[in-house]
Amino acid sequence: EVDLSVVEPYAEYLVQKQGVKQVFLNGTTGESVSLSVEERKRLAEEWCKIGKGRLDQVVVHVGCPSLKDSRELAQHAAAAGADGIAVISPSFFKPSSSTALRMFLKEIAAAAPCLPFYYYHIPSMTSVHLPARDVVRGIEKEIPSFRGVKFSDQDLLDFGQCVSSCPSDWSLLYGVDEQLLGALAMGATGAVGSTYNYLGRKVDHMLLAFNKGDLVQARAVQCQLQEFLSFAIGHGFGLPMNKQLMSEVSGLPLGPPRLPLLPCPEQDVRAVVGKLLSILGEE
Ligand SMILES: CC(=O)N[C@H](C=O)[C@@H](O)[C@H](O)[C@H](O)CO
Ligand SMILES: CC(=O)C(=O)O
Repeated sequence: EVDLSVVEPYAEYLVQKQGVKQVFLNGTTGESVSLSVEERKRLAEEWCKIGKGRLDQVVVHVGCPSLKDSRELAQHAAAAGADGIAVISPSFFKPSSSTALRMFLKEIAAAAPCLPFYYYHIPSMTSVHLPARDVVRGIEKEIPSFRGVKFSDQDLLDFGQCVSSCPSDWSLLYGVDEQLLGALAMGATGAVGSTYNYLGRKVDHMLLAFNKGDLVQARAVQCQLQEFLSFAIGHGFGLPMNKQLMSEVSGLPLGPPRLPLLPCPEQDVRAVVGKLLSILGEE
């Protein structure tokens, strides 16, 4: 069951311990597609309420297989005071073309026309492999509130073409934590990722170094992250393990994932926690 009582201490932890003041809610890590519409609304309300004066931005993912549910969540996010909304492609009945996907996105954006709207591209989860560049090129003419892409894919050719064709006020948020530095070089304006729940501080050092033009330092941090993630992937890293690491580092009980996901075996989690702590100790 969703436990709303941990939202406030978790938000405090993100701000105080990780330097994270922008939250992407009800996405992959938040198990959105396993939650009911009602649960997603309660979470959005709680985070928007808790975020006031504490967080800079709460962006709520509102994508659902049902267009009607998505529109309802978009409207609700606007009323709850969210700073933006994002949508992934539906994945059981898949859009047959980028035009079909744009039509779907447009209907949702129209339910909350005042909120900045982001397309959340994550083909490894949706199995919708339409190039993001085809989805977003010129989309601002159809969706006036369109403001960017959360790009969770390794294809830097596709990412680069989103960057080079987009209006200057878009956010290009990269979402493959193990290769963020490559995307920064290609023009990413920010990052959203599951590991920033416990590596936020660390990655801030990389962003700082990159912004100063210190590529040697930035690469050193990215390589540490790669070492950690490649170890974790070897031990079954995925949403359940990520959640276990989030609980471990924050000290807050975030609970198990919802079925059909299962928690990772304790011995794998212990090994990965050990690796994580050793990397965090190498400041
Ligand atoms: C598939 C997936 O969950 N992607 C996340 C963001 O979207 C990433 O943050 C990854 O979890 C991370 O890069 C580790 O592979
Ligand atoms: C990590 C991420 O991008 C998500 O939870 O959606």
